[in-house]
Amino acid sequence: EKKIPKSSSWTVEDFEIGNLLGRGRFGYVYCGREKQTRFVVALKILFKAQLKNSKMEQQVKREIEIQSNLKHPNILRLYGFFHDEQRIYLLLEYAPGGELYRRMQTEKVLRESEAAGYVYQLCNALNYLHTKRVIHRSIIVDIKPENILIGKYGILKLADFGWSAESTSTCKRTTLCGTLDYLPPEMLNGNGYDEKIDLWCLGVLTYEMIIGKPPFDSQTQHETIRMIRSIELTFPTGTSTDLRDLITKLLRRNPADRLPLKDVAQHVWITKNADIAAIEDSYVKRKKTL
Ligand SMILES: Cc1nn(C)cc1-c1nc2c(-c3cnn(Cc4ccccc4)c3)c(Cl)cnc2[nH]1
Repeated sequence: EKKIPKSSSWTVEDFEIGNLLGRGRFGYVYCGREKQTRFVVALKILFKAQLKNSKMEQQVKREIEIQSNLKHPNILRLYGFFHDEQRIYLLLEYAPGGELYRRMQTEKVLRESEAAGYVYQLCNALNYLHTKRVIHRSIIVDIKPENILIGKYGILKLADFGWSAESTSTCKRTTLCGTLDYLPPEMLNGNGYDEKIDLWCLGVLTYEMIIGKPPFDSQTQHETIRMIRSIELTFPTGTSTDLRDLITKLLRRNPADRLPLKDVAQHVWITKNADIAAIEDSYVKRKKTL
């Protein structure tokens, strides 16, 4: 694909609008194609009116500024944006594989090779963000299946819609917007938190991808909160010892005790199950197409 040309004077006329990919509280995401270069994008359309009366403009501006500076194969690119009277249009990278959460819904459980590949790529994305966070000191990314897309060649894309508080995608999971499943203890206790919450969320996601439900899943929010606080962690029989070891080392109450990112990427469950060479190769392949 050719690079999408930089232009601050985009208008919606420059794009052919394809099918609706998803909807959120503040807007919609369509598949779109820039007419000149035929470059395919995901066109996210936010309505100014809705942003206005929910005081989200500032947050959207800040997130656009941060996200347009993030350039990493495992982070969904924001190529640019433009606006008209009523709407803001974000030109986002199109991920042909769709949402990880939907894949988990249809597949119920993922094979260890696929899940380990995603965890390895998330470590790369988070490592990159942690260096960037040093600059922005505020990118708290919430890792959950709703914020992860699957790109070309099966490359994982952290899309972090969190800022647009697209609660609808989380609401897809349960009536009560089951976002509690990914909350770490320190956020429940109102203590301060830092990027080590990502390690907790990585543990919850890894568990859910392989076992098919989050570790502290229960009938009521109250019960989920109790299980998170007491870290009541049980594994179905047949869960590999390597996987139990990794998850137990991530779901630690004290953030300082959680396995650091570089040790996660080198953990035996990852090195034994993820095809790291293929992932590194897909980075190279992707770089060539840019
Ligand atoms: C869905 C879907 N199915 N297939 C085959 C591909 C996709 C796909 N979706 C995307 C999407 C995409 C879509 N919805 N969402 C969630 C959302 C919707 C509205 C506001 C905020 C967040 C993201 C993107 Cl950004 C970028 N690329 C995408 N690709």
